[in-house]
Amino acid sequence: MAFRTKNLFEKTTKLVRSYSSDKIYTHMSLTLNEQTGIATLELAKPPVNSMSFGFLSQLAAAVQQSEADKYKGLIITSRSSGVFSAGLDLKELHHPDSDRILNYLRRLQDVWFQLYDCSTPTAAVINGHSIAGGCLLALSCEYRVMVNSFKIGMNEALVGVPVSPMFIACMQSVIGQWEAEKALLVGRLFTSEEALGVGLVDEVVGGKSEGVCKAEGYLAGFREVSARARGLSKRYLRQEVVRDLVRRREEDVKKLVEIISSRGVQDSLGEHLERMKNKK
Ligand SMILES: CC/C=C\C/C=C\C/C=C\C/C=C/C(=O)SCCNC(=O)CCNC(=O)[C@H](O)C(C)(C)COP(=O)(O)OP(=O)(O)OC[C@H]1O[C@@H](n2cnc3c(N)ncnc32)[C@H](O)[C@@H]1OP(=O)(O)O
Repeated sequence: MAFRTKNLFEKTTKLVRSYSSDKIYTHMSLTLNEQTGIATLELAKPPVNSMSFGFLSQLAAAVQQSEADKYKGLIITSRSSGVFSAGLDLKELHHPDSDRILNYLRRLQDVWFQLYDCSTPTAAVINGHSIAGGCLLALSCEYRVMVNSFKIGMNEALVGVPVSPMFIACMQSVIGQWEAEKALLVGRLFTSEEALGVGLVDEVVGGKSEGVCKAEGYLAGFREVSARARGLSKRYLRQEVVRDLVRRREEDVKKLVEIISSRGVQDSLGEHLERMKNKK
Protein backbone atom coordinates (compact mmCIF):
# COMPACT_ATOMS: atom_id res chain seq x y z
CA MET A 1 0.00 0.00 0.00
CA ALA A 2 1.25 3.47 -0.79
CA PHE A 3 1.59 5.56 2.31
CA ARG A 4 3.08 9.00 2.30
CA THR A 5 4.04 10.47 5.63
CA LYS A 6 3.96 14.14 5.12
CA ASN A 7 5.98 16.57 7.09
CA LEU A 8 3.22 19.11 7.31
CA PHE A 9 5.63 21.88 7.64
CA GLU A 10 7.05 21.41 4.16
CA LYS A 11 3.84 22.93 2.86
CA THR A 12 2.72 25.06 5.77
CA THR A 13 5.98 26.43 7.00
CA LYS A 14 4.81 29.99 6.61
CA LEU A 15 1.65 29.44 8.55
CA VAL A 16 3.29 27.48 11.31
CA ARG A 17 6.19 29.85 11.69
CA SER A 18 3.88 32.77 12.01
CA TYR A 19 1.86 30.86 14.60
CA SER A 20 4.44 29.22 16.75
CA SER A 21 7.81 29.53 18.30
CA ASP A 22 7.95 25.77 18.89
CA LYS A 23 10.23 23.64 16.78
CA ILE A 24 8.48 22.70 13.58
CA TYR A 25 6.21 19.66 13.67
CA THR A 26 7.26 18.14 16.90
CA HIS A 27 3.92 17.23 18.42
CA MET A 28 2.09 15.18 15.78
CA SER A 29 2.41 13.53 12.41
CA LEU A 30 0.12 13.52 9.42
CA THR A 31 0.12 10.46 7.21
CA LEU A 32 -1.81 10.33 3.97
CA ASN A 33 -2.98 7.02 2.54
CA GLU A 34 -2.81 7.88 -1.14
CA GLN A 35 -5.07 5.01 -2.12
CA THR A 36 -7.99 6.10 0.02
CA GLY A 37 -7.20 9.82 0.27
CA ILE A 38 -7.72 9.54 4.03
CA ALA A 39 -5.10 11.11 6.30
CA THR A 40 -4.33 10.13 9.87
CA LEU A 41 -3.22 12.77 12.31
CA GLU A 42 -1.44 11.08 15.18
CA LEU A 43 -0.96 13.22 18.27
CA ALA A 44 2.51 12.65 19.65
CA LYS A 45 3.34 15.00 22.49
CA PRO A 46 4.41 12.85 25.44
CA PRO A 47 3.41 12.17 28.05
CA VAL A 48 -0.27 13.17 27.68
CA ASN A 49 -0.76 15.26 24.50
CA SER A 50 -1.46 18.35 26.56
CA MET A 51 -2.43 21.26 24.36
CA SER A 52 0.33 23.79 24.64
CA PHE A 53 0.51 26.86 22.41
CA GLY A 54 2.77 25.01 19.99
CA PHE A 55 0.53 21.94 19.95
CA LEU A 56 -2.50 24.06 19.02
CA SER A 57 -0.54 25.76 16.24
CA GLN A 58 0.44 22.44 14.74
CA LEU A 59 -3.11 21.16 15.01
CA ALA A 60 -4.29 24.26 13.15
CA ALA A 61 -1.74 23.62 10.42
CA ALA A 62 -2.85 20.00 10.06
CA VAL A 63 -6.51 20.89 9.70
CA GLN A 64 -5.65 23.62 7.23
CA GLN A 65 -3.58 21.13 5.24
CA SER A 66 -6.51 18.69 5.11
CA GLU A 67 -8.76 21.37 3.71
CA ALA A 68 -6.21 22.73 1.23
CA ASP A 69 -5.32 19.28 -0.11
CA LYS A 70 -8.95 18.16 -0.12
CA TYR A 71 -8.37 14.96 1.81
CA LYS A 72 -11.22 12.48 1.62
CA GLY A 73 -11.11 12.24 5.37
CA LEU A 74 -9.11 13.03 8.47
CA ILE A 75 -8.72 10.62 11.38
CA ILE A 76 -7.40 12.04 14.65
CA THR A 77 -5.83 9.60 17.08
CA SER A 78 -2.94 9.36 19.54
CA ARG A 79 0.44 7.70 19.40
CA SER A 80 0.20 7.06 23.15
CA SER A 81 -1.57 3.85 24.12
CA GLY A 82 -3.05 5.36 27.29
CA VAL A 83 -3.95 8.97 26.60
CA PHE A 84 -5.75 10.56 23.66
CA SER A 85 -5.33 14.02 25.19
CA ALA A 86 -5.27 15.44 28.72
CA GLY A 87 -6.71 18.69 27.39
CA LEU A 88 -5.38 22.19 27.73
CA ASP A 89 -1.88 22.46 29.06
CA LEU A 90 -2.45 23.34 32.71
CA LYS A 91 0.92 25.08 32.74
CA GLU A 92 -0.46 27.58 30.21
CA LEU A 93 -3.35 28.35 32.57
CA HIS A 94 -1.45 28.48 35.85
CA HIS A 95 0.11 31.86 36.71
CA PRO A 96 -0.26 33.05 33.12
CA ASP A 97 1.34 36.06 31.54
CA SER A 98 -1.62 38.27 30.55
CA ASP A 99 -0.72 38.65 26.85
CA ARG A 100 0.20 35.01 26.46
CA ILE A 101 -3.03 33.66 27.99
CA LEU A 102 -5.07 35.98 25.77
CA ASN A 103 -3.25 34.75 22.68
CA TYR A 104 -3.38 31.15 23.88
CA LEU A 105 -7.17 31.21 24.26
CA ARG A 106 -7.55 32.98 20.92
CA ARG A 107 -5.44 30.27 19.33
CA LEU A 108 -7.66 27.62 20.90
CA GLN A 109 -10.72 29.35 19.50
CA ASP A 110 -9.11 29.55 16.04
CA VAL A 111 -8.23 25.85 16.00
CA TRP A 112 -11.66 24.88 17.19
CA PHE A 113 -13.38 26.97 14.50
CA GLN A 114 -11.12 25.44 11.85
CA LEU A 115 -11.80 21.88 12.91
CA TYR A 116 -15.48 22.17 13.79
CA ASP A 117 -16.27 24.08 10.61
CA CYS A 118 -14.02 22.23 8.17
CA SER A 119 -15.58 20.55 5.16
CA THR A 120 -13.20 17.57 5.35
CA PRO A 121 -14.96 14.52 6.84
CA THR A 122 -13.48 13.93 10.31
CA ALA A 123 -13.38 11.06 12.79
CA ALA A 124 -11.64 10.61 16.14
CA VAL A 125 -10.21 7.30 17.29
CA ILE A 126 -10.03 7.87 21.03
CA ASN A 127 -7.45 5.33 22.09
CA GLY A 128 -6.88 6.67 25.60
CA HIS A 129 -8.20 9.07 28.22
CA SER A 130 -9.71 12.17 26.70
CA ILE A 131 -10.17 14.95 29.20
CA ALA A 132 -11.67 18.47 28.88
CA GLY A 133 -9.90 20.01 25.83
CA GLY A 134 -9.18 16.44 24.68
CA CYS A 135 -12.90 15.71 24.79
CA LEU A 136 -13.55 18.97 22.90
CA LEU A 137 -11.17 17.82 20.18
CA ALA A 138 -13.00 14.51 19.80
CA LEU A 139 -16.44 16.15 19.92
CA SER A 140 -15.49 18.57 17.16
CA CYS A 141 -15.05 15.62 14.79
CA GLU A 142 -18.10 14.11 13.13
CA TYR A 143 -17.65 10.53 14.33
CA ARG A 144 -16.07 9.04 17.43
CA VAL A 145 -14.78 5.54 18.00
CA MET A 146 -13.42 4.87 21.49
CA VAL A 147 -11.22 2.06 22.74
CA ASN A 148 -12.68 0.42 25.85
CA SER A 149 -11.52 0.99 29.43
CA PHE A 150 -10.70 4.68 29.17
CA LYS A 151 -12.32 7.86 30.43
CA ILE A 152 -13.76 10.78 28.50
CA GLY A 153 -15.45 13.99 29.58
CA MET A 154 -15.05 17.58 30.69
CA ASN A 155 -13.75 17.83 34.25
CA GLU A 156 -13.55 21.63 34.51
CA ALA A 157 -15.86 21.62 37.56
CA LEU A 158 -13.28 19.50 39.39
CA VAL A 159 -10.36 21.63 38.22
CA GLY A 160 -12.14 24.79 39.41
CA VAL A 161 -12.49 26.53 36.05
CA PRO A 162 -15.79 27.28 34.33
CA VAL A 163 -16.78 25.30 31.28
CA SER A 164 -16.55 27.77 28.44
CA PRO A 165 -19.32 28.32 25.86
CA MET A 166 -17.37 26.55 23.11
CA PHE A 167 -17.05 23.39 25.19
CA ILE A 168 -20.69 23.55 26.26
CA ALA A 169 -21.96 24.01 22.70
CA CYS A 170 -20.03 20.98 21.52
CA MET A 171 -21.19 18.76 24.35
CA GLN A 172 -24.81 19.88 23.96
CA SER A 173 -24.82 19.29 20.24
CA VAL A 174 -23.70 15.69 20.72
CA ILE A 175 -25.50 14.50 23.87
CA GLY A 176 -28.28 17.09 24.29
CA GLN A 177 -29.01 19.73 26.90
CA TRP A 178 -30.04 17.59 29.88
CA GLU A 179 -27.24 15.04 29.66
CA ALA A 180 -24.74 17.87 29.08
CA GLU A 181 -25.99 19.74 32.11
CA LYS A 182 -25.79 16.66 34.34
CA ALA A 183 -22.27 15.89 33.20
CA LEU A 184 -20.73 19.37 33.02
CA LEU A 185 -21.94 20.69 36.34
CA VAL A 186 -20.11 17.93 38.21
CA GLY A 187 -17.19 17.45 35.80
CA ARG A 188 -18.22 13.87 35.05
CA LEU A 189 -15.79 11.59 33.28
CA PHE A 190 -17.50 8.71 31.46
CA THR A 191 -16.04 5.26 30.92
CA SER A 192 -15.96 4.26 27.25
CA GLU A 193 -19.06 2.13 27.79
CA GLU A 194 -20.95 4.91 29.59
CA ALA A 195 -19.95 7.33 26.83
CA LEU A 196 -21.48 4.98 24.28
CA GLY A 197 -24.66 4.76 26.36
CA VAL A 198 -25.13 8.52 26.43
CA GLY A 199 -24.16 9.02 22.76
CA LEU A 200 -20.90 10.81 23.51
CA VAL A 201 -19.13 8.28 21.28
CA ASP A 202 -20.53 6.30 18.36
CA GLU A 203 -18.73 2.97 18.84
CA VAL A 204 -16.57 1.22 21.41
CA VAL A 205 -13.85 -1.14 20.21
CA GLY A 206 -11.19 -3.40 21.68
CA GLY A 207 -8.10 -1.66 20.28
CA LYS A 208 -6.70 1.16 18.16
CA SER A 209 -6.42 -0.72 14.86
CA GLU A 210 -10.02 -1.86 15.11
CA GLY A 211 -10.92 1.74 15.86
CA VAL A 212 -9.09 3.01 12.80
CA CYS A 213 -10.95 0.43 10.63
CA LYS A 214 -14.28 1.66 12.02
CA ALA A 215 -13.33 5.29 11.39
CA GLU A 216 -12.25 4.44 7.83
CA GLY A 217 -15.59 2.71 7.36
CA TYR A 218 -17.43 5.87 8.41
CA LEU A 219 -15.34 8.01 6.07
CA ALA A 220 -15.67 5.55 3.18
CA GLY A 221 -19.42 6.03 3.43
CA PHE A 222 -18.94 9.36 1.64
CA ARG A 223 -17.20 7.88 -1.41
CA GLU A 224 -20.29 8.20 -3.58
CA VAL A 225 -21.31 11.57 -2.18
CA SER A 226 -20.43 14.93 -3.74
CA ALA A 227 -17.66 16.37 -1.56
CA ARG A 228 -18.84 19.90 -2.27
CA ALA A 229 -22.46 19.20 -1.36
CA ARG A 230 -21.39 17.27 1.74
CA GLY A 231 -19.03 20.02 2.88
CA LEU A 232 -21.66 22.72 2.45
CA SER A 233 -24.30 20.63 4.22
CA LYS A 234 -21.95 20.10 7.16
CA ARG A 235 -21.36 23.83 7.38
CA TYR A 236 -25.09 24.59 7.23
CA LEU A 237 -25.74 22.00 9.94
CA ARG A 238 -23.12 23.56 12.19
CA GLN A 239 -23.56 27.22 11.28
CA GLU A 240 -25.82 28.22 14.14
CA VAL A 241 -23.27 27.14 16.76
CA VAL A 242 -20.39 28.70 14.83
CA ARG A 243 -22.16 32.03 14.23
CA ASP A 244 -23.04 32.49 17.85
CA LEU A 245 -19.52 31.72 19.04
CA VAL A 246 -17.89 33.90 16.36
CA ARG A 247 -20.13 36.80 17.34
CA ARG A 248 -19.15 36.59 20.99
CA ARG A 249 -15.59 35.29 20.68
CA GLU A 250 -13.72 38.39 21.88
CA GLU A 251 -16.15 38.97 24.73
CA ASP A 252 -15.84 35.30 25.79
CA VAL A 253 -12.08 35.24 25.65
CA LYS A 254 -11.67 38.43 27.70
CA LYS A 255 -14.12 37.22 30.32
CA LEU A 256 -12.32 33.91 30.53
CA VAL A 257 -8.92 35.55 30.95
CA GLU A 258 -10.39 37.54 33.81
CA ILE A 259 -11.81 34.39 35.44
CA ILE A 260 -8.69 32.30 34.93
CA SER A 261 -6.49 35.05 36.35
CA SER A 262 -8.59 35.37 39.50
CA ARG A 263 -7.11 34.28 42.81
CA GLY A 264 -9.73 31.54 43.42
CA VAL A 265 -9.22 29.87 40.04
CA GLN A 266 -5.44 30.10 40.31
CA ASP A 267 -5.59 28.46 43.74
CA SER A 268 -7.78 25.63 42.37
CA LEU A 269 -5.45 25.11 39.42
CA GLY A 270 -2.47 25.02 41.76
CA GLU A 271 -4.17 22.39 43.93
CA HIS A 272 -5.08 20.33 40.87
CA LEU A 273 -1.47 20.39 39.65
CA GLU A 274 -0.30 19.46 43.14
CA ARG A 275 -2.72 16.49 43.27
CA MET A 276 -1.35 15.22 39.97
CA LYS A 277 2.21 15.52 41.22
CA ASN A 278 1.40 13.71 44.45
CA LYS A 279 -0.50 10.83 42.92
CA LYS A 280 2.77 9.05 42.14
C1 LIG B 1 -13.71 31.94 25.25
C2 LIG B 1 -13.48 30.61 24.96
C3 LIG B 1 -12.14 30.33 24.50
C4 LIG B 1 -11.52 29.34 24.86
C5 LIG B 1 -11.98 28.44 25.91
C6 LIG B 1 -10.81 27.90 26.45
C7 LIG B 1 -10.57 27.44 27.59
C8 LIG B 1 -11.39 27.33 28.71
C9 LIG B 1 -10.55 27.32 29.90
C10 LIG B 1 -10.41 26.33 30.65
C11 LIG B 1 -11.06 25.06 30.44
C12 LIG B 1 -10.07 23.99 30.67
C13 LIG B 1 -9.95 22.99 29.84
C14 LIG B 1 -8.91 21.98 30.02
O1 LIG B 1 -8.66 21.20 29.15
S1 LIG B 1 -8.03 22.00 31.50
C15 LIG B 1 -7.14 20.48 31.50
C16 LIG B 1 -7.96 19.45 32.18
N1 LIG B 1 -7.26 18.19 32.14
C17 LIG B 1 -6.98 17.49 33.23
O2 LIG B 1 -7.31 17.85 34.33
C18 LIG B 1 -6.25 16.20 32.97
C19 LIG B 1 -5.31 15.95 34.07
N2 LIG B 1 -4.54 14.75 33.77
C20 LIG B 1 -4.96 13.52 34.11
O3 LIG B 1 -6.04 13.32 34.63
C21 LIG B 1 -4.00 12.40 33.84
O4 LIG B 1 -2.76 12.97 33.57
C22 LIG B 1 -4.40 11.49 32.65
C23 LIG B 1 -5.62 10.66 33.03
C24 LIG B 1 -4.68 12.29 31.38
C25 LIG B 1 -3.21 10.52 32.36
O5 LIG B 1 -2.85 9.86 33.54
P1 LIG B 1 -1.42 9.17 33.64
O6 LIG B 1 -1.40 8.46 34.95
O7 LIG B 1 -1.16 8.41 32.42
O8 LIG B 1 -0.38 10.38 33.63
P2 LIG B 1 0.02 11.36 34.81
O9 LIG B 1 1.06 10.74 35.63
O10 LIG B 1 -1.19 11.85 35.51
O11 LIG B 1 0.60 12.60 34.00
C26 LIG B 1 1.87 12.53 33.37
C27 LIG B 1 2.47 13.90 33.36
O12 LIG B 1 1.64 14.77 32.58
C28 LIG B 1 1.28 15.92 33.33
N3 LIG B 1 -0.06 16.36 32.91
C29 LIG B 1 -1.18 15.65 32.93
N4 LIG B 1 -2.21 16.36 32.42
C30 LIG B 1 -1.70 17.56 32.09
C31 LIG B 1 -2.28 18.74 31.53
N5 LIG B 1 -3.56 18.85 31.18
N6 LIG B 1 -1.47 19.78 31.32
C32 LIG B 1 -0.16 19.73 31.62
N7 LIG B 1 0.45 18.63 32.18
C33 LIG B 1 -0.32 17.56 32.39
C34 LIG B 1 1.29 15.42 34.77
O13 LIG B 1 1.40 16.48 35.67
C35 LIG B 1 2.52 14.54 34.76
O14 LIG B 1 3.64 15.40 34.80
P3 LIG B 1 4.96 14.96 35.59
O15 LIG B 1 4.57 14.80 37.03
O16 LIG B 1 5.90 16.09 35.38
O17 LIG B 1 5.40 13.66 34.98
